[in-house]
Amino acid sequence: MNRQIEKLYHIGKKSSRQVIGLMSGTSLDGLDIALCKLTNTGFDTQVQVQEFITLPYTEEFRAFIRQIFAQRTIDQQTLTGLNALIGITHAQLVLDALEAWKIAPESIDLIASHGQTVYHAPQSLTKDYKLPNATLQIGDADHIAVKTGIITLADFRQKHIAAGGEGAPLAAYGDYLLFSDKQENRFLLNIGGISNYTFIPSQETDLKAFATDIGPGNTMMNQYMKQHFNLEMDRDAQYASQGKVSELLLNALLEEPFLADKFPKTTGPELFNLAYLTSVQKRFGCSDLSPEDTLATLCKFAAQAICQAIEKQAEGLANCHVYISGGGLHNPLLLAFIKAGIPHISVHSFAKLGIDPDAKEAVLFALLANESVAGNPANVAAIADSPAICMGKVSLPS
Ligand SMILES: Nc1ncnc2c1ncn2[C@@H]1O[C@H](COP(=O)(O)OP(=O)(O)OP(=O)(O)O)[C@@H](O)[C@H]1O
Ligand SMILES: CC(=O)N[C@H]1[C@@H]2OC[C@@H](O2)[C@@H](O)[C@@H]1O[C@H](C)C(=O)O
Repeated sequence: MNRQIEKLYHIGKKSSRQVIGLMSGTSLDGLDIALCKLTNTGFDTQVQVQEFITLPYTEEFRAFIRQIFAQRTIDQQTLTGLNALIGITHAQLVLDALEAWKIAPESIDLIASHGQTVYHAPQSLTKDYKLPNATLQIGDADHIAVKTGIITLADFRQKHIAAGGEGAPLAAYGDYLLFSDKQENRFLLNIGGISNYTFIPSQETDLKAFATDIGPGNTMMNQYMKQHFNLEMDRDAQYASQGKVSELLLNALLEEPFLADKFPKTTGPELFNLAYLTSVQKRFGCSDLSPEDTLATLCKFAAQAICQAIEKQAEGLANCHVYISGGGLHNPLLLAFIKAGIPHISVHSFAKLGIDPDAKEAVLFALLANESVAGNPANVAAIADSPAICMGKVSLPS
């Protein structure tokens, strides 16, 4: 037997595995690296996040990705080259993190690499029914496996699509296995570039768990900051806090039909971007707002879309709790808008559930890899509108 296959077989039979989860999201801020000890599988899974770090991208690397990110027309040579470059860069960042933690690569069982989403194209978003649901994450995992010497699982979203899904959100799988609760109706809200939640009903209802994207998280605010101030984000809402929300622009932005579509659904910066803002501003005659007022409105827009999506599902349910992860948790104005928008629902940091809110998505991909090598797809059969499958392709180091 190929020694790497034999190794994988033994990893699958272990009672606990050391798995590095990698997430590079739509914000393009850097690579989230979570080293997790995963014991058991399915509902018996226990996760211990042993180390976590976000290693920032260089400005040059970010600019490179932006050349193709969420763009319909791109240079194929850049796309092809970046597939390799992102793989090589992610591998180096993993090695850097391991060195900083003083951990030998040999002690790691698996890497679970999300890759970099460059285009998300479910039919519901493209409305082009000649092409099937599709999504593209790049950063070739063969580079990661060869450079680190660690067996790497990657490209998780393709199987979801092949089995009838839209390729996102995938958070439901890990959320459901790790955070189901007897009494609480839980909304596990992640505010990254795009906001999404997993709804996990209490065991007292006969509702089903599901995950859905909601709308813009930070993406429009970030893009606006880049365009107007050449900054990556409105850190601590310093600009937005000085502005005043324009109700005219806010209500116009909220008219986007995607926001009223039924759950579950998926979206991306392909829809929620500055072109959308500009077109709405032109149509409703509100192009003359100050940057601060525009940012305050974009912040309220993200919050309002989140609150509406939670309200819609929480209707008629008692004991609802929202647990927030993702970078948006660090935006005080966004958090204040969310809390004010759903005053009757308890809002907490994800830290209350024992996981660093910034590490959560990387941890969830580590869990997906754990399920793929050792779990049972039947464990997740109860999640609504999501295929019961294990995900990820395997790259062997040799
Ligand atoms: N102190 C802060 N103040 C305001 N915003 C912040 C702060 N810290 C982080 N953010 C926001 O959070 C973003 C990063 O969030 P995160 O890392 O969760 O996104 P992501 O994983 O790239 O996205 P996604 O989950 O959509 O793929 C930043 O780009 C910024 O917009
Ligand atoms: C296509 C893609 O990369 N989608 C990401 C993105 O970031 C948030 C939202 O948009 C969600 O759909 C997804 O990530 C999370 C981890 C998910 O699949 O659950």
